[in-house]
Amino acid sequence: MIRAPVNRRHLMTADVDAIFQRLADHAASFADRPLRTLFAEDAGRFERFQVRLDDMLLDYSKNRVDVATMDLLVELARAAKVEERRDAMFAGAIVNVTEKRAVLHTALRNRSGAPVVVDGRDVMPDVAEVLARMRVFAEGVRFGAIAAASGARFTDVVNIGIGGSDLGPVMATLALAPYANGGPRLHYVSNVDGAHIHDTLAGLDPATTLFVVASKTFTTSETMTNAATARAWIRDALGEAAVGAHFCAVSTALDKVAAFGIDVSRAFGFWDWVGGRYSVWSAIGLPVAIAVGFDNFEAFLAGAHEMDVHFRTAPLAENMPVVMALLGVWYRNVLGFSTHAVLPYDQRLARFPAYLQQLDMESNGKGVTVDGAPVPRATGPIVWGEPGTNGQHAFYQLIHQGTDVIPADFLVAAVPHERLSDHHAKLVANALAQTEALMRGKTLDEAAAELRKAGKSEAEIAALAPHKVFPGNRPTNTLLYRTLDPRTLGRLIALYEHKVFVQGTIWGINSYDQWGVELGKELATRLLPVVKGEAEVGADQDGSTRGLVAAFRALA
Ligand SMILES: O=P(O)(O)OC[C@H]1O[C@](O)(CO)[C@@H](O)[C@@H]1O
Repeated sequence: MIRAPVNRRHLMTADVDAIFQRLADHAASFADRPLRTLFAEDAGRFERFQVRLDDMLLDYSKNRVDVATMDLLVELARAAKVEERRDAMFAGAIVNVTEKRAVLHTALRNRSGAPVVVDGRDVMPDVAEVLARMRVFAEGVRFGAIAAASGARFTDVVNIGIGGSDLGPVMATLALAPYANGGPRLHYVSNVDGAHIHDTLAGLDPATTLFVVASKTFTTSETMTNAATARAWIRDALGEAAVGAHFCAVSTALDKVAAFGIDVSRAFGFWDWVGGRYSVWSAIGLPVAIAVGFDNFEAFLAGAHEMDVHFRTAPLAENMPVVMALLGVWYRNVLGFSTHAVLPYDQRLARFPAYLQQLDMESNGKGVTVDGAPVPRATGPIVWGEPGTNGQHAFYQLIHQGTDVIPADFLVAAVPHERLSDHHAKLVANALAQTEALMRGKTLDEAAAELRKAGKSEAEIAALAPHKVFPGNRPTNTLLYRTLDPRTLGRLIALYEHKVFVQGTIWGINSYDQWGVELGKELATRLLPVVKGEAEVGADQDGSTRGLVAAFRALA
C-alpha cells in the first residue's frame, strides 16, 4: 500500500504563498479590462478557454482570466502538488488524515479492471460482490421477485437516510426520472421533523411499501428515529412477522443493521474509505438502482469513471475539474468573491445545488490545514442555486445588479427528453442570454440611448438611466452536454467531486472529515431531556438557551 507523504505542507506553502502573491499582482491588470474588452481583444477566446470531454463542453471564456492568469493558476496547482496528491488518493493513500482513512469513492466506479489496494488488500472483489447483490435485489424489487410479505409487488420504496445517505440518491432519482421505465415510485425521508415521514407515509399502502434504511454509521439520530417510526407503521398494519420483508438496509455497520432486526441477506455494506457525501456510487445508490434499473446504474458508474480517467490523465490546463477548481480559487482568494451559484437549466437537476452544498461545503468548509494550523486564506465558498429559469424570476436581480459578484455555473443539455415544441429552445435561449447579459452588462450611455429611443425626456433619462445600468463583467462557466442520461450525470457529479478535491489540496485542508457537524449533535443530545421536561437547563448554559427552553415549555 502506498503511504505517500501527501501532507508535507511546510515544503510547499512558501511556493504556494508566492504564487498567490503573483496572482494578486496580476489581478490589477484586469482593472481596465472587463470581459467585454477581453472578448473584443481576442476573437479566439471561446476556443482558447474551453475544455471538452466527448460531448461535454466546459466554456470558461466568460471568466475574468487571460492566458497569463491560467498559466499562473496552473503553476499554483503544481506548487500545491495537486497531481501527486491526486495520484496518492487514487492509489489508496491515507488522504483523510484526521480519520486515518483512504479516500476511494473512485474504486466504487472503477471500470478499468485494475486492482485498488487498501491495507494490502485489493478491494475490487468486495466492490463487485456488493454490486452483484445490488443488481439482484434492485431488479428483484422492480420485477416482483423480491416481494412484500403478502407476495404482492412493491409499488413504493421509501429511502430513510440523511446527508450523504439521502442527497445523492434523491438528486439522482429525480435527474434520471426518464429512465424509471415502470419501476416502483421512490420517496425519500430525511428530516427528523415528524412532518416529513408523516406526509410521506400518508399516501402509501404499507402492504406494498419497502423501506431502505441508509446510514453509513447506523447511529444517526434522524435516521434511526424515522426508521423506528417506519418499523412501527409496518408492524401495526401488517404484524411483526411482516417487518423483515418490508425492510432492507445500507451501512458500513452491519452489526448494527442486524441489531435493528434486518436480515443479513437484505443488508448491503460499504467501507470506511467511502465518505458519506461521496457514497452515491456505493450501496447508498441502491434506491437509484431500484428506480432506474441496474444497467442504468452501471452506466452512471461508468460515466463517473470516465471523468476519473480524464482527471487522472489530462494535462492540468486541459483538465475540466482542475480548471473549474482554479477558477474558483481565483475568485475566492484573489478577487474575494465569497459565494458560488450553480444554475442548472435542466429541471431534473433541481436538487443538484443542494447535493453540491453538502459535497462542497461539508468538504471544504474548514478553518485549519491538515497540520492543524489556521488556514492562511479563505476556503470553501457558499454554494447555492436553483434551476433556471425559475431563478431568473427570483434572485437574478441581485446577480445582475447587486453589489456582490457571484461567479456561476450554467448547466444545460442540448437534447431534452421531452419533445414539446418550443420549450427547450426557450430554455437554452434563456441560459445563453443570461451568461451574455452577465458578461456584457449595459453602460450608462447604452441605457440612456435606449430611453432616448423610447422617446423619454432628458430629465426622465437622467432619473431612470442609472437604474438600468448593468455592471456586467460577471463571470460564468457554461457546461453543455448532449442529454442528461446516467452517464452524463455520473460525469457531472465526479467533475464536481474532483473540483472540490483540487481546491481542498490548494487550501491545504482535509476535505474528507466533517468535525464541524459534531458540536451541534452533542448539544442536541444534552438538550433532548431538557426539551422533554425530564431535566433542567445546566447551570453552565447561556441565558438565551435558558430563556428559549422556558418560552418553548410555556407554549408547548
Ligand atoms: O450516513 P450516516 O452515518 O447516517 O450520516 C449521515 C450524514 O451525517 C454526516 O455525518 C453529517 O452529520 C454526513 O457527513 C453524513 O453524510
